[in-house]
Amino acid sequence: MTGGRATARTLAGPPAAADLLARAAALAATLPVTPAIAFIRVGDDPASESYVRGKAKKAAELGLDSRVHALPADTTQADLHALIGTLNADPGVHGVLLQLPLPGHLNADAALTCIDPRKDVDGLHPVSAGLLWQGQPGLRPCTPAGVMALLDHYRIPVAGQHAVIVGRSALVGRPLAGLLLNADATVTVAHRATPDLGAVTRRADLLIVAAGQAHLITPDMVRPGATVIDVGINRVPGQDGARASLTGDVHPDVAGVAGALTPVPGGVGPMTVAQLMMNTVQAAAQQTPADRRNGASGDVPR
Ligand SMILES: Nc1nc2c(c(=O)[nH]1)N[C@@H](CN(C=O)c1ccc(C(=O)N[C@@H](CCC(=O)O)C(=O)O)cc1)CN2
Repeated sequence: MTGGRATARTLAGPPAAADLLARAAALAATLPVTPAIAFIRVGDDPASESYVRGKAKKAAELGLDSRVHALPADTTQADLHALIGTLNADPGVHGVLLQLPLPGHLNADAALTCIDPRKDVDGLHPVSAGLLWQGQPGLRPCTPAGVMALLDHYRIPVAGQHAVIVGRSALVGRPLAGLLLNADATVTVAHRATPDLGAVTRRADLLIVAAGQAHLITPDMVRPGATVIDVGINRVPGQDGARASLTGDVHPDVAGVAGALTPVPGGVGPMTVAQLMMNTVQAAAQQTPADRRNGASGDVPR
């Protein structure tokens, strides 16, 4: 209970991620090849190091092959493009992932555009974005697709619901709008510069927050009973020597108003990694001739 009021149902990420990973493993078992992903990380950002380590560990647990290419912070744009070109040409690599953010002197959009769209397991290539917005099958960005898988796991209805997204990034907000539209939701995209943000968020049946601002969403901004998905991961420095902790974009007191709420950590984060595994297996399936797949279509989602 929070403040004596009812507490929202917790939509925990790990059980939904386990479900998605089991489906990825089942699809991988139909393939004559071991799906392989190449990670590219530039510089020494500790969070990026930790995320890539976590993704490579999950790939190994699932029996996928992975390689990490850790490039120095002063890598040039040309060197980065050359590595991507080498991985594009390697038939033993099914997925190429460029960990973000890149050091400031590098152009991430230009580098992402160099990735072969068939190997774009992060779903961030303009071709993948175009397919999503045309409602055509394709590889989808991992966090938004992971949110959809989480909603599906917990049988949260999407069709006919008013979904409000707070955040308009290419990584989360924009592709999530496309996925929700394709799933027949009515979608509003707001952001931190939206005037009277609370008036918009209070209209949501489904409120998804990816704004990158700790505790932006307070209880008064949520319609009672709404489902709230918190995509924010904000590091809060520890006080009096305590370790830093993670907190979301949604204030914890929202649990007293919402019908269902994802925790941070332990909500959407694990879905991002699980979806990447599924995307890698789907990319490998798509790169395998149909007559060599053991019954699976290898279809990527709409
Ligand atoms: N190329 C990409 N770069 C980045 C992406 C991405 O999807 N593709 N997303 C984020 C970081 N990210 C994956 O890369 C990521 C973030 C968080 C988690 C996660 O599992 N978080 C845990 C907490 C982990 C912790 O203790 O630090 C949780 O929320 O429970 C996984 C992946 C930016 N860059």
